[in-house]
Amino acid sequence: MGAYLEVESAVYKTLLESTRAIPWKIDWAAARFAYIGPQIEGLLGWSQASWATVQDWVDRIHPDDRERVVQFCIAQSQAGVDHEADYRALTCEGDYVWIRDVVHVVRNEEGAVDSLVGFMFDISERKRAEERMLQLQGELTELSFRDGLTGVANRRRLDAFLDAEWAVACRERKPLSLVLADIDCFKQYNDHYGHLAGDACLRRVAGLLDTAAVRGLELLGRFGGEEFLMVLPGTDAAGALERATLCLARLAEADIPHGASAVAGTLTASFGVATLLPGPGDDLLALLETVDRCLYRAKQQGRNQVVASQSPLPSHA
Ligand SMILES: Nc1nc2c(ncn2[C@@H]2O[C@H](COP(=O)(O)OP(=O)(O)OP(=O)(O)O)[C@@H](O)[C@H]2O)c(=O)[nH]1
Repeated sequence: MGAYLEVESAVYKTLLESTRAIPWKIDWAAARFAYIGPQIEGLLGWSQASWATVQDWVDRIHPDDRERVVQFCIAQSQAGVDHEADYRALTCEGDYVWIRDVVHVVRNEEGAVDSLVGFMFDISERKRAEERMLQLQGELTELSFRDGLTGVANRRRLDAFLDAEWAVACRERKPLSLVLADIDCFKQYNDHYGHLAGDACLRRVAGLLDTAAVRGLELLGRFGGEEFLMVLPGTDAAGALERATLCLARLAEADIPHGASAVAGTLTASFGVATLLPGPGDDLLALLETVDRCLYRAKQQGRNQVVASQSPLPSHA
């Protein structure tokens, strides 16, 4: 019988030590490793003999994972609950490998914790795939908020940003300003230079407005075809007017030829500006309508100018 058991345990040992999972056993009272599979050396580089105490395990957990993992494993073990934990384990070369430790709590006849037995799995490959997936998801989210042609925020992002900033303005009693820019005679630009040149022109104007006028937590987005909206949270009417006037000047400085414009020999744009310190009964739609009306007036009055609500009309001729 003794010989039989010996053979049997040799078989189990061979089996355990030939798996990719690394078996281990911890004596709970002594807080010492009773056993760890020799595969550990292949994975982390530390010799089998170097895994003596629970502290050796703790010391080889990434500092950012250590407290979470150790507290969790101790609490689960004390409660007698089987558990698993993912963490980064230190290799003898100073790198980290993602490990999943699957732990079974063994109790003695009195029901107290006697030992912990478990397997360590190398899950680096899975973690890399997860991280890549998260990164791709982030990139996808980012792309879903970007206008494909110009690279600035798209309408969806603008709408979400507007809603959020409107809520902040209402709550904190802060002004919210909008600047709506529309390229002048853009149909003629397309007709004259071709649609692809029109696309390139839109990209250039978007970049120009973005660098000229958008700061900090503000946002420039493509509102429609050749219309761009600048959302300026916390900016008052004077500040918004100044910003639109700056855009007008930068566009003039850019000196982009427009051989078919009815306004000038170079590309120009018209700007509507509106500001509101939201009070009870105000709504965002009314602010958008106001800025749209101002833009319409700028077009009506000859284009290449800024029209702000309830402010003098700075003419740019
Ligand atoms: N190339 C290009 N053109 C676009 C794009 N989106 C809209 N447009 C063009 O923008 C032009 C807008 O024309 P209109 O609305 O008549 O405006 P406009 O010619 O600029 O006239 P005003 O705004 O009154 O000065 C149309 O010819 C559209 O085809 C785009 O993504 N690329």
